[in-house]
Amino acid sequence: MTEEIRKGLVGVVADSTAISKVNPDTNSLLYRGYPVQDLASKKSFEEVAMLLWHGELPTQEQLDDFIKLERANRALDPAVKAAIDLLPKDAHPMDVARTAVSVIGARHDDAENSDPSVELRKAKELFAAFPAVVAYDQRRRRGMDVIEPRDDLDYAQNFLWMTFGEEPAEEVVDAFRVSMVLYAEHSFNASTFTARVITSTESDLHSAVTGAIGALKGNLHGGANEAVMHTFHDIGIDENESRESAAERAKAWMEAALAEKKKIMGFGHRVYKSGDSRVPSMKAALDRMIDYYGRHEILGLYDGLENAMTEAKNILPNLDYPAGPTYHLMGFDTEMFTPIFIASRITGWTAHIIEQRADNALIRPLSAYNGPDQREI
Ligand SMILES: CC(=O)SCCNC(=O)CCNC(=O)[C@H](O)C(C)(C)COP(=O)(O)OP(=O)(O)OC[C@H]1O[C@@H](n2cnc3c(N)ncnc32)[C@H](O)[C@@H]1OP(=O)(O)O
Ligand SMILES: O=C([O-])CC(=O)C(=O)O
Repeated sequence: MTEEIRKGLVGVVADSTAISKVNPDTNSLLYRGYPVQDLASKKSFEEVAMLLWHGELPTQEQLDDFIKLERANRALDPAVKAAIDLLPKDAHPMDVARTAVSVIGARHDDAENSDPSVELRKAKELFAAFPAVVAYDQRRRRGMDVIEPRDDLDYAQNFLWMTFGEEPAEEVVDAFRVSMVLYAEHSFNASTFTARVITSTESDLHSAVTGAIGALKGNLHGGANEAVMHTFHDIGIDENESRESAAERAKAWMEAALAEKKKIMGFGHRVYKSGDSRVPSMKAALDRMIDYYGRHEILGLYDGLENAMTEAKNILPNLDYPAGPTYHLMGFDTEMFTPIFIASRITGWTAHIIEQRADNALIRPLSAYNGPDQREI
């Protein structure tokens, strides 16, 4: 029998899902039927999280209940803080995040209970608890202490408050909220598939999320938002430079990188070949941040790279491309960008964990053996 190998599972339909639909023909993305750009312009991240978990947008009463639960679970558990403090200050924030979720799971009263209502509660509690991990990690890297959450602030406001210790401007909160909505869910991407594989063995929710974090860390997936910023730094950021001059330098950088056959982070996508559905909304948010901070040289770098890539290869930006410089302008350390992605994707991952468990089959593909024939010792 000849076995067909689909390297990288390209084009393989592994299962069905009711959570999101990625349509590369129309460059569109639906969460439970709603276009993502409409959700990004009209809904809070809390509402989108509820939509992903429950399949419908919440009623006001359901939203109020969730907001109450979320605000009650925001503080950094001292045991989680102690575990983080055991790690070197310069440990990669994705390793810190992965460790923190593992500790949160091991300390959960209902860690081994996978009843759907318990899973949902665990998902919501983790959603609520995770921003404090990111905020504290950025602060400890800078030699600063924890800032306690404030329950008069919504999720996005409080995330920024706990990180920077200042009440964020409305424009910044809105751009951050948009990024959270856009990053929340994307069908069977590598990290979500990892979460589903782990769940398929009847393992627990926190193990599945911990594994998903490992998959997200790589440059070909979530790690690209950090890598995009390394590119910008490699080209050089000069606040006093004109947009035109920055664009010229970026173009030259791209031409040289492509001549060396480098992979350029933030461009290309396994599913979208003619544009990522989320880029227009995220680019608009980046443009607002560029205007807000008066940093038009960033736009020069952005356009210079994008134009040179389109001209040379017609490979288009993915969501990580506009998200990276947006987080930079907000003041996040470059290494914190992918943990921010986790905070958002916890929603999609946990929705998939619950969906996988509801109709489970162990995920176990075959391999074609190409080692030596049987031989004697
Ligand atoms: C939120 C997210 O996770 S979005 C993805 C984030 N990842 C990145 O931005 C990393 C950079 N991009 C890439 O590495 C790829 O585009 C991927 C991994 C995202 C998708 O890869 P695949 O679907 O496997 O496409 P594949 O790697 O086969 O690329 C097809 C061709 O385009 C080229 N290509 C694709 N992306 C890029 C890129 N970013 N830079 C340069 N060339 C590229 C490949 O080299 C390949 O060329 P070839 O046919 O001459 O060998
Ligand atoms: O779908 C993918 O392969 C990667 C991606 O864009 C995401 O996870 O948001």
